[in-house]
This record gives sequence, C-alpha cells and structure tokens, in this order.
Amino acid sequence: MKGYQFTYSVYRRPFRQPLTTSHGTWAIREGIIIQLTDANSRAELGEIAPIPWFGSESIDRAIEWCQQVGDNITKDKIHLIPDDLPACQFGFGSALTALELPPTSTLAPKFDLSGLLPTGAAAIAQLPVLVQRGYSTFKWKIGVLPIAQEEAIWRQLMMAVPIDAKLRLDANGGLTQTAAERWLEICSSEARIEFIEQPLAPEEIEIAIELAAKYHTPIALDESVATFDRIQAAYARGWRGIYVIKPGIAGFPWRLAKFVTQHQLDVVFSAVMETKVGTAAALRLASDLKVTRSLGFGVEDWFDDDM
Ligand SMILES: O=C(O)CCC(=O)C1=CC=C[C@@H](O)[C@@H]1C(=O)O
Ligand SMILES: [Mg+2]
Repeated sequence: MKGYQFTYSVYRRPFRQPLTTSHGTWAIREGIIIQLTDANSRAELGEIAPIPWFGSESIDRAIEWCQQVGDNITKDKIHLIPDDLPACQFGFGSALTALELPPTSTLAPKFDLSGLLPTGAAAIAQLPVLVQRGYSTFKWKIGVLPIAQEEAIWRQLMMAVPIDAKLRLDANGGLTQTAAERWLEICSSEARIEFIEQPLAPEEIEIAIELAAKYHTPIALDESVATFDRIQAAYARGWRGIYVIKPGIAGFPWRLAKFVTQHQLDVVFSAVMETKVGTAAALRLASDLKVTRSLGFGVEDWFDDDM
C-alpha cells in the first residue's frame, strides 16, 4: 500500500492587528504545517488552518488527529479523513495532490488578489496604502459598529475607492434583515460595490435568495457555504449566487473541484488567513478551476512574519 512518511509542526502567528468582525476579535492564527515524503524521498507540504466559527474542526482537534497518525500514513487513510475534519482533509489532500503532480509544475498564473482593509474608520487611511501596493479589489468588514456610523465611514471610504476599483462589504452574518436591506439599497446605485458578503446568519439561505432577487447589489455567501457539506446544502436549497469558498476549510480539493465544475458555481476563493503553504495550494486549485474573479488572498499585510 502506497505509504508516506509523515511529520508536522504547529504554528502560532499573532495578527499585526487583531481581525475584528461581527464574530468578534481574532488575535492569533494557529495552524499546522504537515509534510508527506514518498518512497523516492520527494516531500510536499500541506497546511491545516481551521476556523471553527466557520464550521471547521478546532486546532486542538486537528492536532489530536495528527498525533494519532504516527510516522507514516497511506493514501487510503488520507482519503478516509472524516468530514468533521475539513481543514485536515484539505491539508493532507493538497500535499497528496502535490506529490502526484509532475515535480516541475509550479504555480504559473498571476492572480488578481483582493486587499483586506481594517475594520471601522481605520480602513480610510489604509485604502491608499493598498492602492499603492497594486490592489484594485478591497474588502471591508461591516456589521461591527452601529449601521449609521458604518454608513458614514463607508461614504468617506467610497470617496477614496478608485473609479475602476471594486469594494466588497463583508458582514460575517452580523446584520439584521432590516440593516441588510439598508446596505443593499444604498449600494444598489454604486457600481464599485462588487458584492455584500454574508449579510445574514449562515442558515438564512432562503432569505438570501429572496434579497438577491429583490436588490441589484450582488450577494455572496461565505459562512453559509464554508465547508463542503454547507456548499452542497446551500446548492440543494437553491442558492445560485456567488459562493465565497475558503478552500482551506472546504475539505478534499478534488471533491470540491468536482462539485464546483459539475454545478458551474460562481466562485470567489477566500483565505483562511493561512501561510504561503496553504495559499499556494489554494491558488493551485483556483488555477485548475479557472477561478478568475479577484481572490481574497491579499492578507500578507496582516502578519509581521512572512510564513
Ligand atoms: O476573503 C478575503 O478577502 C480575506 C479573508 C477574509 O476576509 C476572512 C478570512 C477568514 C475569516 C474571516 O474573518 C474573513 C471572511 O469572513 O471572509
Ligand atoms: Mg467572509
């Protein structure tokens, strides 16, 4: 049976500034870098970067799973990683996929990445910095401050967003339906708003479908489609809008690719605040899937190290 030597190391990366969303404040990103080495001594890395509040396993659960693997793992055992460990499925699955690719296949395509702005009024000063860095798509969190305050900041922010740039507003499910409809209304005449991401709670798929039909501003679902079973459920319940897919917690890459291709989903890939290891695996998958919209991986500014 094809087996691989297995090693792993746990990391803890403090954010340069805590990431504040309607879920709360996230100060330290913990993850696991794994390495699989085949019989020809070829080694490939993978990354396990859980986001439990998006429906993935916890870092402790992922470490426990890695601890029980031992020094070797077979392809069969990797394929049997259970669905309640989607970040482990992605980390092991992407390392396995890399081992099966010809060694020379490096990531060629240049991607248009989107820059993640700080929450609140700090976004106004940071926007020109990211424009200078070459970003033309930006993301700003809403649903954190009272809507009147955020709307006032948004109007100031829009004065600095270049005419040909795009801004995504990400509510992380933190808006009431009234507040969501207010944002959809004020954005409907603003062509630079690419979409409003996860305006309502993850389980509110039918209301999202209703609002998508009622307003011009596109809606994208993120938390509602954060793991593979949620993607399948949202599709079964009729969601045909934008899927913000975080490959890092969406399970086996090959299974995700098959579903996205089979159902021709409208996909934007998004980061799980992973290191270069996980980002490379996610962008390889984006390239295979010909995901062309700007990808939410402009997050290197959020850490001091360059892991
Ligand atoms: O998608 C992006 O543009 C960057 C990543 C990003 O916004 C997020 C990553 C991880 C958790 C969340 O707080 C947040 C999101 O909601 O999409
Ligand atoms: Mg989001």
